[in-house]
Amino acid sequence: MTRRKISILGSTGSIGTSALDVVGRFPDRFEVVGLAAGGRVDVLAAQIRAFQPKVVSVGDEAGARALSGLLGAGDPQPEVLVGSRGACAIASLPEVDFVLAAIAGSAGMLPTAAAVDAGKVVGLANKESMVLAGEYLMAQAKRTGAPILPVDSEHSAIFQCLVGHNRDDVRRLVLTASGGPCRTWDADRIEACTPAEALKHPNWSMGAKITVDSATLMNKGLEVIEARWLFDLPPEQISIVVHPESVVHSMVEYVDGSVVAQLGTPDMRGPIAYALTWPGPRLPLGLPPLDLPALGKLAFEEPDPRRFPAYELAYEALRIGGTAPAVVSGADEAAVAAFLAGKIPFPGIAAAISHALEAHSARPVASVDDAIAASDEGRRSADGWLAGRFSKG
Ligand SMILES: NC(=O)C1=CN([C@@H]2O[C@H](COP(=O)(O)OP(=O)(O)OC[C@H]3O[C@@H](n4cnc5c(N)ncnc54)[C@H](OP(=O)(O)O)[C@@H]3O)[C@@H](O)[C@H]2O)C=CC1
Ligand SMILES: CC(=O)[C@@H](O)[C@H](O)COP(=O)(O)O
Ligand SMILES: [Mn+2]
Repeated sequence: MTRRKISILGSTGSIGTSALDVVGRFPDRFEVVGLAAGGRVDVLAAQIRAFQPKVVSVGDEAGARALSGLLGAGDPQPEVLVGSRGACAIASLPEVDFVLAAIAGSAGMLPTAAAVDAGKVVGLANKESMVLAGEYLMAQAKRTGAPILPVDSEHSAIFQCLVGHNRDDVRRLVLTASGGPCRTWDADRIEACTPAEALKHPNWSMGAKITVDSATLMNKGLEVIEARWLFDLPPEQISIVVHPESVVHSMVEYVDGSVVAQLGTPDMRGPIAYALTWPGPRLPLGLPPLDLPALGKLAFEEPDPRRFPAYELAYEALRIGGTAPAVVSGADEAAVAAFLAGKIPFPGIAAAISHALEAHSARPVASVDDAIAASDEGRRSADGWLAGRFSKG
């Protein structure tokens, strides 16, 4: 069997390390050709020793120097590239056929687009690139003929629930949301939510930005936008249900009332492996089986926009269209960073996104540069508003 040649963008993060765990279990199936990381060069050095990629990329020149200091004479010596250009090069290496896009945030936009432009099969974890430029990326993928395969757990679930069904029979997609760590809290308690509390996701172990997004429910808003483009359905046909156990990963409701769901223990190695091996066969991952009797009950609730207003801003951005979702995403990134730095309270995140969206006049997204410019505008708008509202002294 020929091995699938892969590049992993964001190899040192939560998704990247889970992907390498999958790949490491099936060395006869996968060859790691390229790895792109940011600043965690010690983790990258260990990955280089374990997987021997031909090319790697790090965030900056200082990281490249640090990496070279970590790799001894007996270690593999890959070519080392730097910065966004380096990550884009890793995304488009000629011999690579599958690229896992798992850089966090808008930093993933250019490398993800580079993979699509180069006609690679893209496993998409970096939801922000779909939020910034979903319509553009899907059209570009159609042109280059390589699919964008969802890795985000809800979208992977929907992708799996659509297999064998007629697209015209879909009535709506139902995205499940854990509700995050503040799900049961009243408004006063939410107001006082600290970064440490927001970072305690009830079911998933993930990077900081997405974990805070889960706590505000902005993650679900971003996922609605992601689903809108991945599955080409309008926002009216995409809904959210809170499901605290994160066992039902999402559902598709068909016109006859039948609902097809995908279930599993919350472990990203499942969706990652599904994309890596698509169109199959599936890999025997050896993960703990889902034990429904042990769980006993599964719960479902309506989301509450009064306590968690962020996700409705994503719907509003979709209705506005053009650059509005990119502005929302940029504002969210800035506000989450400010919250994690202790500069603003938890509700300031949704308030800043709301301000940025209101202040923005949407334009069409005709290129990746348009999308990045809008995301940067959202970031500046949120930062400016937050500084005026919350800076001390
Ligand atoms: N974690 C999860 O379970 C899920 C994640 N996702 C999505 O996947 C993406 C990754 O999330 P997650 O793995 O949790 O995030 P992490 O914060 O754990 O990892 C982020 C990765 O991106 C790299 N990175 C960050 N900035 C840059 C940059 N400027 N240039 C190059 N590399 C960079 C980091 O490098 P370094 O660490 O070396 O600095 C790291 O490898 C996000 O878009 C998230 O929304 C979607 C569904 C589930
Ligand atoms: C694992 C994954 O896909 C995350 O996006 C997860 O869904 C976040 O949890 P929430 O449901 O709390 O947003
Ligand atoms: Mn998700």
